[in-house]
Amino acid sequence: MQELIAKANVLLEALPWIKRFSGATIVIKYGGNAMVEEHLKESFAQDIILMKFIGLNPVVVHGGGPQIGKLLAALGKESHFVQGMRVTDRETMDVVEMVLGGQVNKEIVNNINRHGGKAVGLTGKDGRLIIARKMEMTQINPDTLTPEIIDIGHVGEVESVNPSIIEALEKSNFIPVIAPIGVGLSGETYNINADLVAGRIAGALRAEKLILLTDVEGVKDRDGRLISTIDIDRVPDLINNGTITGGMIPKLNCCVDAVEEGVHKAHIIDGRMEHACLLEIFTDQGVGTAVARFAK
Ligand SMILES: Nc1ncnc2c1ncn2[C@@H]1O[C@H](COP(=O)(O)OP(=O)(O)O)[C@@H](O)[C@H]1O
Ligand SMILES: CC(=O)N[C@@H](CCC(=O)OP(=O)(O)O)C(=O)O
Repeated sequence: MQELIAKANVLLEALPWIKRFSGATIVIKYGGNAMVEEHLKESFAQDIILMKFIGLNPVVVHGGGPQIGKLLAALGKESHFVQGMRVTDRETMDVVEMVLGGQVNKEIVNNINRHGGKAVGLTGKDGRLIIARKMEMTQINPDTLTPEIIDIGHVGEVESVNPSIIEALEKSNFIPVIAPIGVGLSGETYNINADLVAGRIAGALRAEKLILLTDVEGVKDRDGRLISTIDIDRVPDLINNGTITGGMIPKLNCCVDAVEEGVHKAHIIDGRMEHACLLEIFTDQGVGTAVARFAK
């Protein structure tokens, strides 16, 4: 009996959040471990479907860096990164497009559909969803100690997002699953970091939430303790004082950009935990780190 009441209480705890987020768009960046381990793939697909059935509009943007690296290695090509971006020559671009737009995208679509959802896969080329331009990258020359522009190939940054295709899919109750490939104004193909795409898509859709799944509990302080909330004004300090480093820097910057574009809250949460998305959205305490403009 007590067990049954506890189950009812779980549903009741979710009720205010279900009401609050009914009709809201939630953009989820799906990557890391959650995309590799079989049981986590299942729990992710179930979370997305549950969100859809109770009236939210989930939009999935996925990564696939490790999967790209694996195929490149099988083809005898090494992966090189500059400031977290994959150096992308013509041949690498072909592999990136095949892996992200083909293999990874279709696997996620298939997983969601197998569990009873209606997912549709897109790249930024479909409906000209993501217009991109070549990313300008500068690096300090170790000999002259001056900044110089370096060429990292077909790596893009988002110029603009045309969300009409997503809105059309949402109206027909489809769940969009987006691969981070952009198209230039003359039809060139660009490889874009998936966090950057998720942030800009969330901004363009004025999403209620942007959720970035990663391989740590959230953002940690210098003593390794989880920071549960970060005001966007604090982010530059956390970067400058070395609290946030490596792959967490672009993640937090993209949360800041999304919030500045009108996203209510961005969350960095642990993709290694089953049902992390549901726990973030439908429980009072949430999980991971929330990034927003908090009232002072
Ligand atoms: N302050 C911090 N808190 C948590 N993680 C941090 C922090 N600073 C740097 N990191 C690193 O950022 C990593 C997450 O970024 P990244 O590896 O690019 O993730 P993903 O592959 O999920 O996109 C963490 O695994 C951690 O090593
Ligand atoms: C330019 C650039 O680096 N693009 C990424 C795109 C995939 C990605 O972002 O995947 P994760 O989220 O799994 O890292 C890449 O080629 O790996």
